[in-house]
Order: sequence, then structure tokens, then C-alpha cells
Amino acid sequence: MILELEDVSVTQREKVVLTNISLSIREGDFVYLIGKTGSGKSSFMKTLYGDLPLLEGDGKIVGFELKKLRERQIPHLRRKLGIVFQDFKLLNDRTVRKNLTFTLKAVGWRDKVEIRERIDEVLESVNMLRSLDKYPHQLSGGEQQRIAIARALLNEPELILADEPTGNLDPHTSVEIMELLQQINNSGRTILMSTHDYPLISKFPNKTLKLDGKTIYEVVQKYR
Ligand SMILES: Nc1ncnc2c1ncn2[C@@H]1O[C@H](COP(=O)(O)OP(=O)(O)OP(=O)(O)O)[C@@H](O)[C@H]1O
Repeated sequence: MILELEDVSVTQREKVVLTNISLSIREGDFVYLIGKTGSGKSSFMKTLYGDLPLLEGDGKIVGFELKKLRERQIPHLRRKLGIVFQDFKLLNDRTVRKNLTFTLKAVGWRDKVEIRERIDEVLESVNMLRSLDKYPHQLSGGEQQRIAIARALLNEPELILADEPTGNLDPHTSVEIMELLQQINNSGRTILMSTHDYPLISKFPNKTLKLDGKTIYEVVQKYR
């Protein structure tokens, strides 16, 4: 199991945002997390990558026990996750190449040739090799998200957490990004993606979990 939660509560400061969350995600799954604004999607994701502490229930993610997670283990946990955000979070003062180099160096890569080869490989996989020496502001939103996805792939993550990855994109670009994520999943990678883009979900049907009334349940999709 890549992710397993049992009776977990998600808390922001003293406020309980979600309770009684139990779910499991297997290797190779593509799972959507849906719910209205404020339903707790981001807080849920933050609990999974160690940005919010897990105070109640049991949670295991890519081999880490969330309840026992120590501050110093968080970087190790994040190395096994690929995290993609709505607002891309690229470093705007440096080129695509330097953005990706920064991530690899942070996890100990030193060999220049290996770094170059790995960057070429991930950029190729998102079809952005041509933008190696561009700055983020020279790219469209969809292109920036492709770079952010390439960055998430650098460490060969066991799980990709994508928090509203199409939230800042127009419908056409959203479909393109979704095609890319679906293709990454088809090659065997596990993805948990939060979204409130219902048309997108019906175009790309996958297992769907809904946050509502502080808890979670699986939604059975209607296929048309
Ligand atoms: N830093 C914070 N401190 C205290 N409460 C917070 C904090 N961030 C979020 N909350 C509260 O937690 C609840 C869930 O917010 P969250 O951002 O997780 O929802 P969301 O479903 O991701 O919404 P959105 O789609 O707007 O991002 C909200 O009631 C919000 O007010």
C-alpha cells in the first residue's frame, strides 16, 4: 500500500477540518479528491506531506508513519513524493534548467553529466525540452505546470500529490495537463489529485473520493 489512513483527523491549529478519514491507495492507482472550496482538500494534502501534524488516527505513506514523523524526517518523506501545486511554485529568478538542478542538488546530486541527463529525461517526458534555458515568466501557465510536473518526477516519486494542478489553467490547457498526468499514471506512477473541475473528471474517469461534511466517501461515477 502506498497510502493507508485509518480514522485520521485533519486539524488546522485547534480546528478539526476533517474526521474519521479512512482510505487506502495502491501502487498504480489514480485517485481524485474532490470537494467544495474550504472542504479541506489542501489541509488533507498538507497532512500527507508533513506540513500539518497528524494528531489523531493512523496514517502510513510511502513507508512513513505520519503520527511518528519527526521534523528531520520530513525532507526524506518529501523525496519519495512528487508534489504539484495550483500555482506551480517555480523559482522565478532562474531558468528551467536551474530550477531542476536546484532540486537535484538539494537531494545530494553532484555529478554534472548525471544532472544534465536526468533533467533532459524528465523534460522530454513532459515535452518541454525546448524550454531548458527559459525563465518561468517566459512560459505560459500550462508550460509552467509541465515544468513543475517534471520537477516532481525528478526523484522517481512513489506517489504524486497534485493539489488542484489545473486550478489556474483554462479548460483547454487543463485537458492537456490532465492527459499528461494520465500518461504518467499509465506508465505506472501513483497519483492523488485534488480538483473541483467536475467536467475534467468526467472526461478522465478515475476513482473519486469526495470531502463533504468533514469526512470522505467514494463517489460512483456515472459513465455516459
Ligand atoms: N492556516 C490556517 N489556519 C487556520 N485555519 C485554516 C488555515 N488554512 C485553512 N484553514 C481552514 O481549514 C478549512 C479547510 O481549508 P482548505 O484550504 O484545506 O480547504 P480546500 O478544500 O483546500 O479549499 P480551497 O479549494 O479554497 O483551497 C477551512 O475552513 C479554512 O478556513
